[in-house]
Amino acid sequence: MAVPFPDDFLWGAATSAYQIEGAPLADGAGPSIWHRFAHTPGRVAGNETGDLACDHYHRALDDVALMAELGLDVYRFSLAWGRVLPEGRGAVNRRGLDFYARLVDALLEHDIQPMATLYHWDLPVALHERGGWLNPDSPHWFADYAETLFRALGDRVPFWITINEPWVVTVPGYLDGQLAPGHRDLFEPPRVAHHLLLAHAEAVAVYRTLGRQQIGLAVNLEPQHPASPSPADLEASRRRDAFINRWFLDALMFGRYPEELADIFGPAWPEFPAKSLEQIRCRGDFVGVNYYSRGLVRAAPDVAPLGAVRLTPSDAELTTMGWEVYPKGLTETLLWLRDRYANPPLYITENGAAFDDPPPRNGRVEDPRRVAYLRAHIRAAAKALEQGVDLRGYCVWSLFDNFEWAEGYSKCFGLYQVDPSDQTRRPKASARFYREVMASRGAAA
Ligand SMILES: N#[N+]C[C@@H]1[C@@H](O)[C@H](O)[C@@H](O)[C@@H]2O[C@H]12
Repeated sequence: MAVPFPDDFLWGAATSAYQIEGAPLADGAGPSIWHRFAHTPGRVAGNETGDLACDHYHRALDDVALMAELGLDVYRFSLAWGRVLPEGRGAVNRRGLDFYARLVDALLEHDIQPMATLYHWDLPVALHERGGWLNPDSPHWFADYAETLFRALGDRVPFWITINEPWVVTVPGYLDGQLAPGHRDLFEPPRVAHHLLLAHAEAVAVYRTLGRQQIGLAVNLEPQHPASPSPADLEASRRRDAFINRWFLDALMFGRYPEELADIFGPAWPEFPAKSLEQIRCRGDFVGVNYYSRGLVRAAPDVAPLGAVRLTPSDAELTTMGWEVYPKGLTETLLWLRDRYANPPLYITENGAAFDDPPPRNGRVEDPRRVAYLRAHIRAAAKALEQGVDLRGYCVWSLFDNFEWAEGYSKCFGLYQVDPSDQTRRPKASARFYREVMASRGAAA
């Protein structure tokens, strides 16, 4: 492939604490809402939990050596809030903080740049019991936690992501109840979202006084396409675009929410004070883009609150998550960000696919569909770069097969298969492919 990727383009892979670390209560760590949620019968497929996951908490240094052998430029991971602050506030747990310091130092020793996500969904239970993200103090709790990490690791971590996918924290967490904390309430999501945005802005403000590197927000984005040219489907597609793609970014970039949200939430949509909207207005240094697929939208007036449903195309290739393989949507998303928000610096902080991989044969795991998915999406990113998008990096989701939230371990996104019997990491064909892509600075895609 003709290579538009600049030499300083960062190739990486991504994980998150609860999905790979295991040992959620080790060394003084406080429980998170995901520890509680996974241990609540019926919440996770097969009642699986992150108690062991990929045992990364005990294997981190070996895993960093594996990342170096793979050839990563950057490694995106998350910090478990409850490891560092077991009560979510107050006393620091040195052993928890030391785990992350060792991880960061090992990455740097292997010339891998750390990209640290402060919050990847695992709120300390102690804070949830104070109302969690519904509590107006939650932005201050988060900013204090962020400051603790900035002071401890800010000299060594060049990239910070405040919150991973605030939309997923808000909607599956508080509207439809699929993810922790499993609430189902129309009135809670708007307040949770507002507090998450205030939390991001407060953490960025603290970082500006302490740090000199890069800080941003990672958002899940998916282009919305009407299932037909009918006015109803066009309107439903526009509503879903506001609900998923513009809710958080318009607030950050413009200091205002999309007007569709007041229609969608109706009486559940509060009047937000202008002052707090101005506080939220905060571009940050980059936008992290988590892209997986597109939405094909049909109007569904009886489906509250959106009045829209996402269709699964009958003639499309699907991942085991039921998502359409749609690489063109990545180019479309990146160009949309360029045009709507004045070409902000972007990192693709997650892109990948779940497929049912075969067991290893002669120590090798063949995953040709994931190789094809990654190649197509890297090429789609290249198309956006060639059109002037300020894209600076790409992280595969994920380094390892891991705990896929409410799906448990049944959905495998990894470049490496993890043997549950002994935690052996086995590279898949996609790991070998991605190593070539990185070594060739994109040309092998
Ligand atoms: N589902 N799925 C895969 C992946 C999930 O494992 C990540 O934790 C999230 O940030 C985002 O949803 C994407």
